[in-house]
Amino acid sequence: MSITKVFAPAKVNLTLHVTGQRRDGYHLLDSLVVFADVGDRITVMPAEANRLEVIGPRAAGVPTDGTNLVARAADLFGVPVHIVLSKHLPAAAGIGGGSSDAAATILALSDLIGDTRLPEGVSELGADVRVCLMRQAARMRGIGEDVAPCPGLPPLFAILANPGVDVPTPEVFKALEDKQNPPMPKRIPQGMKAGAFIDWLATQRNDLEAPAIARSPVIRDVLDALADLPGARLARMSGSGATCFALFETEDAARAGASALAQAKPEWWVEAAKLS
Ligand SMILES: C[C@@](CO)(OP(=O)(O)O)[C@H](O)COP(=O)(O)OP(=O)(O)OC[C@H]1O[C@@H](n2ccc(N)nc2=O)[C@H](O)[C@@H]1O
Ligand SMILES: Nc1ncnc2c1ncn2[C@@H]1O[C@H](COP(=O)(O)OP(=O)(O)O)[C@@H](O)[C@H]1O
Repeated sequence: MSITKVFAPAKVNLTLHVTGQRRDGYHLLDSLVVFADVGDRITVMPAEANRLEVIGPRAAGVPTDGTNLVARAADLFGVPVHIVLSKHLPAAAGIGGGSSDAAATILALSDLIGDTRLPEGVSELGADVRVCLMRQAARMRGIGEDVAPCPGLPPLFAILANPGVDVPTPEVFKALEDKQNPPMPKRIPQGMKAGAFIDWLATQRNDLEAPAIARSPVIRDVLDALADLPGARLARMSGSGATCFALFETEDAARAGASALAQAKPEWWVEAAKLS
């Protein structure tokens, strides 16, 4: 066994339609999910006993004990490992940091032990872990367990912005008044250029945006600031927030907007990213 390094990309919900609620309280979703070229990094090494180190610019406040999703994912394999988690994504931010870290850990351990079969218990790590294991554009339905690749989308240039407020996912779902909303159309358009695809995305929704803004009004400020940037074609929240994204037709426009926003709001986390 040797050292394995895996990138854990930010997950972005380009759309998030809440279409119902199960008896156990979990919500039914219809979401178009893509992944960014910004994310956390996981390094896994064989060890005598389990050890987890959390480092990096966004490590503060992230659990370092057995509750970290990285530790919980590693536990599914029953093999002692030393894991270094380098946090670059804000936590509790609607971009699946913990879920993507868990998925990356599963991929790293599968590689280390040379067995690509998924261990039992993956779904219990969180609703988003399945889609994060795919690491490519996907349509996610059910409560997150029904994931299908969604090929043919154009690469999108984006800014991700987070104002630094933690938004606990259960609170936002609870605050959603109408749980029965229309799904996306049966077919998601394929083969479109970025501009036309963004126009289509604008006709879709994130149903959690309103309840998240009601709880944390600063999210409205983030959406307004993103929408005001030159060349921004669409501003929307990801997941249950508070991270929001703006989409641009060119990489240059996204990069210029990210620099301007980072300068105007130094207390926010702001990153230019390519989504695919
Ligand atoms: C909303 C989404 C959209 O992608 O993203 P995030 O905002 O977390 O990034 C996900 O569905 C979140 O996935 P994840 O964060 O893994 O959720 P879990 O840990 O399984 O669940 C946290 C809590 O969210 C609520 N929950 C989650 C998923 C779902 N389909 N219905 C729910 O009602 C439940 O209250 C649950 O107890
Ligand atoms: N590896 C991890 N990275 C970030 N948060 C984690 C991790 N493991 C467990 N957590 C806990 O999970 C909670 C949700 O974090 P995260 O998965 O980043 O948010 P979200 O579900 O909004 O995308 C955090 O408040 C944190 O306490």
